[in-house]
This record gives sequence, C-alpha cells and structure tokens, in this order.
Amino acid sequence: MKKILLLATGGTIAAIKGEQGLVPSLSASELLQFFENSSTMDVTYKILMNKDSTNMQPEHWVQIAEAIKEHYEEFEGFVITHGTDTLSFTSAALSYMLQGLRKPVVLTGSQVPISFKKTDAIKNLSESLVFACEDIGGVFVVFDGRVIMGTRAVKMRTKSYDAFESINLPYVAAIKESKVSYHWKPGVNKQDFTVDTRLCPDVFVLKLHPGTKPEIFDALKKVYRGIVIESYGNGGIPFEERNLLPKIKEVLDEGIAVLVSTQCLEEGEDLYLYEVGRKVAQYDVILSGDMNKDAIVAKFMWALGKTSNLKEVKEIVETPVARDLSARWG
Ligand SMILES: NC(=O)C[C@H](N)C(=O)O
Repeated sequence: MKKILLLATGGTIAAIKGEQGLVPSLSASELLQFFENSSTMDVTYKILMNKDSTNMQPEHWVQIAEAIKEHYEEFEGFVITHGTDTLSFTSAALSYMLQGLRKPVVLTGSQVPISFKKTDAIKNLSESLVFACEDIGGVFVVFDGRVIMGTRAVKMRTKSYDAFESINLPYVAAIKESKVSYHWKPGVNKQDFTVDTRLCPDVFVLKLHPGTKPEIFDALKKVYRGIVIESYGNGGIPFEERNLLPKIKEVLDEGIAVLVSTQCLEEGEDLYLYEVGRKVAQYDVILSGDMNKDAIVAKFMWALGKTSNLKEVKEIVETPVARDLSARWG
C-alpha cells in the first residue's frame, strides 16, 4: 500500500454555491468521501487552507512547501488540491523551493465543483492519486488526463476541462483508466532533497503595449526589487517615442533587477535578433529564454530571496531548474 498525503488548499474543486457565488468550503475529508477506499493506497489528508486561489500569495506557497518538508519522510507521494487560477504559479514555486525530490508532488484542481453533476474533480483527483503512486520525483500538474511538469503548466482556458497546457515542453504522460503512459520521463535526481523557502515577493510584471509610458518605472522602483518586462515577439523595448531605455538603465543602476520576456507563449525570446532587442540587451538584463510568465515570477522571487546582487540574480534565473528552460538557452 502506497502512503499518500493529500493537502487541501481550496479552489473550485472544494467549492459550494454560496450567496456570493462559488466559495471553497469542503474539507479534505469531504473531498475524499467522493472516492471508494482503494486497495493500493492509503490516503491521509490535511487541510492547509480553504482559499480561492485568486487569494493565494507567495507566503501560502511557502506554507505548502513547509508542509511537504514536514511530512516528506512519512509518505511516498503528495497530492495538493488547489484552485486553477494560480495553480501554475504554485506548481512553479514548489519546483524551485523543493529541490532533489525523489517522490511525486502533484497539483490538481477542477473547473467544476466536486459536488456538481458535470464535475471534472473526481477524474482529476483520482488520476492525481494514481500519479502520486508513481516511482518518480518532481512537481507535476495532473489535469484532464495529462501530466505536465510543474514549471511548464499554464492555464489557457477559463471553462473547458482541458484548462492547462504544457508550454514549450511535451507532456510528461497521459493517464487513461488509471494507467499512466509516459511520453518521456525526467531523469533521476542526483542531488539531495533540500527545501529553500526564502522568497522575495517584490516582483512586478509589466506587460508592454504601444503607448506604455516611461514614467511607470518611477513608481515601480519605489515598491519592487524585480521587474519583469513582457515585451513583444522575439523581444525588444521601444526606443523612439516614449523611449523606455533610459528609465530601464536608471532602475538597474539603482539595484533593481530587470528581466525581459515575451508576450508570446511559445518558442521563447531571441533578444539579439532585432535592434530593438540588442539595445536593451547591452544593459545586461535577465533573459527569459522560453520560460513562461508564471515560472518566471516564481523563479525571480526565489532568486531575489537569496541575493540582491544583480549578477547573481541573473545567474540563478538563467540557470535551468526542473526543466523550466530548454537546452538552447540553458
Ligand atoms: N477552477 C478554479 O479553481 C477557479 C477558482 N477561482 C480558483 O482558482 O480557486
């Protein structure tokens, strides 16, 4: 019998209809009442919080990581039920905070509450429990029959059952009728299991649009230590009218880390391709490669939690962790 720990954090999966709309309310034991006792696994549950994931903050990621650390030796696999809206930020953050995992940490949720007729919760939770029994290490998202690396999941759809896609990396596996079919398998971790929950939440994502004013950086530098600029296409910063370059140089000189990424979900940046990219690349900004925004935010917070030296932050963020960055950039 595999010993699995179910950590409940809320989300639609645990929601009921309240007077103000759907609210997470069910406990972990109430979630498990929808399942028959299994002969292959022994599931223990713990409720960590009951939140709509919109209300999740980096401090809650730390709480989840600490719970896994506390129970790591007792269990063979972990399932975290979570709201889908920020699930991929949490899965990425756990991928950075929990290194050298030799057991699966699986995040799941649902688009429709578990007590509703057309729910996807029973499928997602039972497939997550199946995957949590696999002999594999790492953080994964299991949703709608697909297994995605925790650093590569992105919520693409607000209502459909297939809410998540694996961006810039193939799915790890498919699950059908409780059978796991691997497309590829992450290698065995060589490093020891370590937990590093130091995070600096002072990171801001600035999504560029034609008309973005340089003065925005004056406001940002007062409250943030890291700025992610989601630029366009292969990457670049406008340098003619509303020229953003002088302000970027100014914030860097004041010790604020700047990362340039792209609004395009697939194929990553190539900052050296165009003049608009090369002009900002000369400032030694951090490059995103093909990491997605949710992973970038979590990794940036994790890097800034360790150091404020801009060179070291760049080095940490640009080094691949848990398959978050493809070989071309790594
Ligand atoms: N499907 C969901 O779980 C959405 C919900 N608002 C949440 O993220 O908690």
